[in-house]
Amino acid sequence: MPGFVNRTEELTRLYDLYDSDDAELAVIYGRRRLGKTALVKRSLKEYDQAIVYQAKQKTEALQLQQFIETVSELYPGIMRIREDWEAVLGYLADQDAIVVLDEFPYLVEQDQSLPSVLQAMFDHELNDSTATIVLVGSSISMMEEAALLGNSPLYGRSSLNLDIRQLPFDAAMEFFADEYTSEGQVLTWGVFGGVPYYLEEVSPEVSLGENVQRTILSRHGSLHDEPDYVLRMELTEPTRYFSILEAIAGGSTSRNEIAGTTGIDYNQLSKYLNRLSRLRLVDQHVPITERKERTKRSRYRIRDHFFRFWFHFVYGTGDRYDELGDEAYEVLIEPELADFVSHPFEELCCSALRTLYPEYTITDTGQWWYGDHEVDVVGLTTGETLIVGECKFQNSPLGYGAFSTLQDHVDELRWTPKGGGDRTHEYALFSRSGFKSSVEEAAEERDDLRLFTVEDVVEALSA
Ligand SMILES: Nc1ncnc2c1ncn2[C@@H]1O[C@H](COP(=O)(O)OP(=O)(O)OP(=O)(O)O)[C@@H](O)[C@H]1O
Repeated sequence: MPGFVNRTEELTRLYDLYDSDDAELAVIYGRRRLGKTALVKRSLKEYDQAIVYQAKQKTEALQLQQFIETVSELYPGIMRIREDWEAVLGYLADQDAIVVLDEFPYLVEQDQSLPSVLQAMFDHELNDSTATIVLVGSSISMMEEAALLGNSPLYGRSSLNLDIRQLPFDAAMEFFADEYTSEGQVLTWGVFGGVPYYLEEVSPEVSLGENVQRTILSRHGSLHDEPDYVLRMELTEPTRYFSILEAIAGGSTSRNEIAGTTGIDYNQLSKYLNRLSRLRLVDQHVPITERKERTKRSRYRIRDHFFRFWFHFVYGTGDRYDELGDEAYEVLIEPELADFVSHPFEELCCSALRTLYPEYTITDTGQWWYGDHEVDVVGLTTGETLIVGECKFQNSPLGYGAFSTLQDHVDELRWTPKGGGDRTHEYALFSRSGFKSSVEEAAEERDDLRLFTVEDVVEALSA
């Protein structure tokens, strides 16, 4: 295990609150397993006046009793104040304590007035306090209801709202960088993504196949039911959401396609997609040249690679994997994996673009598509150059044909440089399995064509 990685910005922002001369409220939220508790604990390493209370699903009386027990080691005076949350939190505010209420939604479930109690404290009572109260929660819906949305009592009271996201590729790879080749890192990223707990479940000593088999495919695997659990925690009627995610993972990415595959009425789809988007489970993408416009050409994607893998390969398969036993990975997953990972690989190539082309100021990176035309990697620059690339995560080397195809697609792409001059191109080919001599020779002759391997991309992302 790598020890604690990344989250530098989040830590700095928390330190600012702890050190502030005013009373402060922070809200930390994000799906389970993303590392909220680890972040808070890390942030408090140097703050010995802090209380971290991990709420459980118990009655209010028991929660309060356990909270008081936790607090009493540091603040024995709390034993005299036992009546309710208002009195107890008020006492700690007077002591200028740092108080973390982890799994805050469990407390609100038992005492729905708690957000209002905190609101009243922050509005009227904490003028002389330098306390910090940190509310942490995994249920995004409940955190929104209790603290984040306009109609919640705590709306506007917090000076910091931290929406915890997955780790980026370079940080995630710290979990096994020494053990895996660049290719192994991209494949593992494409399956397990950037959630710290999922990455911890990967054993770098064994192959990706064994990891997938043991943690995901096996009925007893630690991640076998994870997405199911997360969705049921957030949604009371999850069936339609499951169908939508399954459709997107299966390649139906436009609204029309999703409606067709799921049988959900096109006009009702927005409601579900918006909810999935608020839960950070899907993203809406538009062609890079149309970001500022209203476009009908948007596509939906599952944000978390592990969820995408699960909905593509595991959801709805019943006992199929059990029947195949240890061969399930080899028979059902491996033949499709390169194709499946090509999409995360495209995203990584986009992210690497600024490092690979340091001579340009790149303002935006993304993809472009129109009808049958598609460009996997596009970098818009401040000058006259458009950077365009084709990515292939396949087992055979790329030849000249890939370059010709890229040029054909790029001919259809409408983009005019800001200054209005003639546009020029930088062509990039990204390949998992190297290049044929035909395209290598072309790259030697031309100044505007560069060839990148998986190693180049991974190195750029680690720079
Ligand atoms: N930045 C990090 N670097 C290394 N490991 C991490 C990091 N963040 C979290 N982890 C590890 O990932 C696992 C999950 O983290 P943690 O329990 O903090 O997540 P959480 O968001 O609080 O989840 P839950 O809501 O389920 O309690 C833990 O074992 C933790 O040690």
